[in-house]
Amino acid sequence: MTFMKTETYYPLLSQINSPDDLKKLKKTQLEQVCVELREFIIDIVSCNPGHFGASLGVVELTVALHYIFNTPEDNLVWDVGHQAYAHKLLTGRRDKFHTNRKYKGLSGFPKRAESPYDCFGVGHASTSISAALGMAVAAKLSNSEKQTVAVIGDGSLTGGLAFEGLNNAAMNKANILIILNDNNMAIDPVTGGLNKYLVDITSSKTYNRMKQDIWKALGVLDGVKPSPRSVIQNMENSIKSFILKEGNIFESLDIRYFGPVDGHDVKRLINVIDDIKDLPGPRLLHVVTQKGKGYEYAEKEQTIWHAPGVFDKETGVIAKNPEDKHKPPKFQDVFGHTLVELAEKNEKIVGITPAMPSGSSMNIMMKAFPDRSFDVGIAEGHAVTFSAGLATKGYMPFCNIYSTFMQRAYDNVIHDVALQNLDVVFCLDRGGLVGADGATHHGAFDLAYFRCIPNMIVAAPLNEVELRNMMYTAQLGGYGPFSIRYPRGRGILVDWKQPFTKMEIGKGRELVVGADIAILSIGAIGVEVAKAVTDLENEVSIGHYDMRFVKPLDKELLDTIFSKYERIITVEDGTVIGGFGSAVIDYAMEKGYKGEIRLLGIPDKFIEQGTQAELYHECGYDKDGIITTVREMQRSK
Ligand SMILES: Cc1ncc(C[n+]2csc(CCOP(=O)(O)OP(=O)(O)O)c2C)c(N)n1
Ligand SMILES: CC(=O)[C@@H](O)[C@H](O)COP(=O)(O)O
Ligand SMILES: [Mg+2]
Repeated sequence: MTFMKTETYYPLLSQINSPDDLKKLKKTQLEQVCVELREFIIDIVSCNPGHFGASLGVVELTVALHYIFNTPEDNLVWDVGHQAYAHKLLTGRRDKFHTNRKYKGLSGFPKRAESPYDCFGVGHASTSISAALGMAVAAKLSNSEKQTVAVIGDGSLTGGLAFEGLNNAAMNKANILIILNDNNMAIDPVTGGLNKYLVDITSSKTYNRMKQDIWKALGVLDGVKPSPRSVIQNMENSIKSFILKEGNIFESLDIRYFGPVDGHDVKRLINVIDDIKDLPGPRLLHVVTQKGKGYEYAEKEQTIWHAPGVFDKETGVIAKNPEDKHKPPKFQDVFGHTLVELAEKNEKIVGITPAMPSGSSMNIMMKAFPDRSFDVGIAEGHAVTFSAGLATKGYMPFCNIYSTFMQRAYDNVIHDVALQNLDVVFCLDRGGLVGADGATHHGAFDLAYFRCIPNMIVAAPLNEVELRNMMYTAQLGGYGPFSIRYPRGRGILVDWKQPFTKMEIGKGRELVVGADIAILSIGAIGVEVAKAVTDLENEVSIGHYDMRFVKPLDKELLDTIFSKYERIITVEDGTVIGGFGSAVIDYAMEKGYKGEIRLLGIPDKFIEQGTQAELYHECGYDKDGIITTVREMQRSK
């Protein structure tokens, strides 16, 4: 596809290089802008994959917000940011959008360094209300008239941080408009009481009719000039008592609630937002949208179309690599199938996921054992403490959380699990560099952040069979907290379903016997080491060790390595500061090792997006980087 054709295909959109251009259009032209935005997103995301359904769902809302507010002077804060493609397209990034999520290209999420319109960087859920509240309070403190809007999805509203923000917003009385984008979906269907509440409030005809009547009387909606403040005050009391009677959760928190309104009616959205934008204090507008709106396939299968990969936009067929079925499985699927296999024998096993059933493949367990698996919402901290509670009663929780999202639950791991030495198995998916999601999502820190926690076992499998054996060993119980981290993507073994073997905790293994240099790897990145060792076999004699555990470290094996090799390289798909290599150095110092040790891993900076291969290369621990380091060490010996 060539993007020079833009002007032919998108007559209105091609004139919009900033929200100022959008504001020059008549309201009657905005529906066409929405049509073109959708078409543009479909065109590009079909060939350059990214998040899809969420952005299609907020096209009208995005147009309305940029039409009414004076961005970037006014603050528009997105939650997660996977729905912000229309925002990017309206704010001067249309011509670069084909680089979305690519190496050195646009970020897939709002990012302050990328545009002044991205007033807050995102990627993780539930931050928007807190961040926007900070901005609104800053405006109040500096007597500024700037407006602040937070757009949060119904899924992200299940996160504890969002509730903390709501609670504080009510107290601060700052001028903040929270837009609740309710599409009744997260990546998978939203779970929990709040979801049920939002469905009820959206579908209650009586409630909504009465609410509209009261709004009309107030002149708050539909572009009618608002009533004098005294009238509003009186009416507001009536609204409050009415709504409180209905038990509106937001009004109960002292946040004015408006809605629900149809999020695909751009004119109505503009009228409503325009009417409530100048009301003082915290307000929440409940907007009902459909994830995937305007693309039939995405409307029907919302989980698949959250981030579908490359697809044929005419037929809705998602590209599958023809070789897929002969390829090794994804680590996440090995986790999912293995958990079921183990749960069939061990009735104490339960599965916990914070809103990532599909991403983590916990959905396999959820299907096989619906009563023993729990999607707890976007609530990583809760997932961990909930697991701790289960463990106190003799259950064996497998709490699966992406490495990056586990950062949210750090204190819960320490205070609720490790301190009490509870048997909780943490399966950390997406450990290491994840690729296109970029800096917000890389699982860079887990080896380091778990290694320093007392009682914690830190394991990382080289391949699928090791993952299975680690899971098997962990569920035998009695070890306290046991973490197993593995990367995004596939393993290396097609024939992975081997019988289980109990692993010895804290024991690594020698994969290749060498004489000159020892390379010690942790986890699946050992595959890159193996390739380098093969390429160098006629040049230098390398010993390759799959260490399996960062904690406890295999000191016996290290003693052997220290006595045999004067040069050691450690390789990890994680930050070098505080991680596996650091653990080896600490022990080497303790033992007075005099040889040279080089650490390969993620350096002390945030790594942006790209393919995993590009990023391993950038960080110098792909096959080529390892070979380069070996040769440098050879030269300098
Ligand atoms: C802390 C955290 N946990 C999990 C995720 C993964 N995640 C990304 S989008 C999403 C669903 C968000 O649902 P919602 O806010 O309703 O947005 P929608 O996709 O429906 O527009 C989840 C769970 C995340 N980004 N951050
Ligand atoms: C926005 C978000 O946080 C998720 O959609 C994430 O991008 C999923 O990543 P995976 O594709 O690795 O499951
Ligand atoms: Mg949603």
